[in-house]
Amino acid sequence: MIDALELVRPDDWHLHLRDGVVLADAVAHTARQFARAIVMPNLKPPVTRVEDAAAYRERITAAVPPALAGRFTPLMTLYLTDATPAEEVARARDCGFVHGVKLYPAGATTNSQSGVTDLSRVFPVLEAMQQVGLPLLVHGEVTDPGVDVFDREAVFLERQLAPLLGRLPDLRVVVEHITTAEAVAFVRAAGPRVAATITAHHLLYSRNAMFTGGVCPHYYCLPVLKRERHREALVEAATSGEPKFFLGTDSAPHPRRAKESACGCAGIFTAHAALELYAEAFERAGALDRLQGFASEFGPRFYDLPVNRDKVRLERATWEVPAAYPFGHDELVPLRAGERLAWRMVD
Ligand SMILES: NC(=O)N[C@@H](CC(=O)O)C(=O)O
Ligand SMILES: [Zn+2]
Ligand SMILES: [Zn+2]
Repeated sequence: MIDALELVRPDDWHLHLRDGVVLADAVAHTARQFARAIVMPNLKPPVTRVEDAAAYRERITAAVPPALAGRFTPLMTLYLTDATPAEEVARARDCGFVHGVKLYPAGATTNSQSGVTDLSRVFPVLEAMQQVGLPLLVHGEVTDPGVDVFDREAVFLERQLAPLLGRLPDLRVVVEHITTAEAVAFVRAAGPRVAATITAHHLLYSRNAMFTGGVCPHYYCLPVLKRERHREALVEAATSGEPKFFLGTDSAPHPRRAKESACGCAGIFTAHAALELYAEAFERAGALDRLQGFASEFGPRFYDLPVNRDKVRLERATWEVPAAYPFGHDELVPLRAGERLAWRMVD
């Protein structure tokens, strides 16, 4: 049995940090574990322009705890809307700190109201992205209310992404937070410019978790957890050693009262123990030796960035996750609140 694990410091290729009074509370967790993170732009209002991303980046950097200052780099993204001008793509490429443009189908998830209503409306932007090599980061779910919520990812890939890649075969695409066997197969069959991120919670849980002993809002996220066979397909992909699949926590903090509500919002917070949770999933699959590729090497390779130089250390040591963490004027219930974890990252 392995008792300690040293990894090249990983990066988180899909993260929500929010803004305002909660920003410092959110970023502290991620800056402790990761060197860089692709920061999602679904703020209110969304980060649609390079200037917005520059200002948000400054606020994030200023919110990093002093002890970790300079060690954490936010990698910024723009929120694609029907009104995004194609010229924004060149500005994004030239600024050097924007690493992707995020597609939220309008209404698909948290703060996606300003998202894209029809892919045909953003075609010129996507063409420009293909031209300059700026990745498109996709929340891959259709919003058609006639499509079952558990099928929305598979239907999106078939009806929207496949035709898009047919028209723009050189577009670089990250299918974010994949949740199904269909998505694994889609990404594998696509060309080398198509990759996917996988969350820790989708590796660890099936949809049963949402309903064990009652309705459990802290297991609700989008795309929603799926059946066990999909979880198994995700574990197989993540531990396969294929560079198309890499780490993206989709850690998505919400105040406790927004989660524990008659209409609880979507998002699972995992940044407090991201590496511990991934280590657990990889260990269960007998693939701890594949964790470094997934967590630290394949993401930088896709995004054309250098692999980090320092290391992190995980030890087999049980610790209890707090019942809640501070979150501005409210609090945040983390995944595994009050439960024990088998791995611990050493600071
Ligand atoms: N994943 C989620 O359930 N929620 C995310 C949005 C997203 O990543 O789709 C959020 O911003 O809260
Ligand atoms: Zn999403
Ligand atoms: Zn997300």
